[in-house]
Amino acid sequence: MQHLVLLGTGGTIATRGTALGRRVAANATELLGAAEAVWDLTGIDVEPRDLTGITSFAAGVSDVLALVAAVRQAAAEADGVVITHGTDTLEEAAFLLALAHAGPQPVVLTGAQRPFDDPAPDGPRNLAAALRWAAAPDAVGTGVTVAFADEILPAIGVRKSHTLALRAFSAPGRSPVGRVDEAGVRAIGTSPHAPLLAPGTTELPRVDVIPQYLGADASAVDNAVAQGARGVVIAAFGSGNTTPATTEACLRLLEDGIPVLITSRTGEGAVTGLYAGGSADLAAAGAVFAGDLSPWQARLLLAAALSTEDTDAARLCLGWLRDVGAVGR
Ligand SMILES: NC(=O)C[C@H](N)C(=O)O
Repeated sequence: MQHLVLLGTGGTIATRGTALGRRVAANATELLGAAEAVWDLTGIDVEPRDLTGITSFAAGVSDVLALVAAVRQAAAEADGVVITHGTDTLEEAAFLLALAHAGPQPVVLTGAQRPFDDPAPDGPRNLAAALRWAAAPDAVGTGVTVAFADEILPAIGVRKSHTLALRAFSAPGRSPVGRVDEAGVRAIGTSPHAPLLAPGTTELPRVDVIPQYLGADASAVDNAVAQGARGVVIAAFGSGNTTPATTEACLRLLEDGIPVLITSRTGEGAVTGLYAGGSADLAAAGAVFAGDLSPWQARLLLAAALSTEDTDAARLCLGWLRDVGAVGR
């Protein structure tokens, strides 16, 4: 008998409609009951535990760090951990968990696009798949994954890529780690692994994401630092370019020893320093090109690196990106 801990945090999977909009109104035991009605979960002993009951757009970094601590404790007591979570920030929660989790126990996040009281909900099937994956021998050692719409996706690189469709998540450029459906549980890929976050971390330094758009000036970069950001992530154009004003502002930051990570606003593909006046200048000045990580995951990587005792956060990020195969060696 496999023993799993199910941690309920809220999200659409646990909401019911009200006159004022959807609200979280189902606990982990109710979610488990609905999942058991979809697939036979005989042989899996699930212990439901309620953590927060919030929609994930209302969560802060400290909420996710509390989830990291709860998962650490649950993983020490069980063969695997399943988390129900809102989808809006699920990719960030999954990423922070991946930065923290080092053990062999599968840690699987899931959620839903439709509420608990929908006449055709997707949550019960997603949760049933997450539980089956977490209990499967093939899942041991796969780290943190996301179970959604019959796919098991790696936490590192996963993105919410559709607003309302049932297949809400994708990991562009990466293959699924597994599939769970009527044909059974199949492991088909790997999930990179490289813990970085120190146990017991309860807060992270401020890192801001700066978007690029036609004619963006330097004010967002300058303001981020003025507000206390210890590093910035640029959601750059295309393969990593920035407006001349943003490039200059980033070069000033790098000269002052403030780390700058470059990502792309496109949603898919890796960034690199190709263009004079843009990405090539940033690369020459020491900006870290964060492979194919989304701006949101790169922000958490830099914040986690800045929270360690290592004083060279940029080098730490680059090493981590190489270890997980997001950046070439
Ligand atoms: N589908 C969802 O779960 C979206 C919801 N707003 C949340 O993130 O909590």
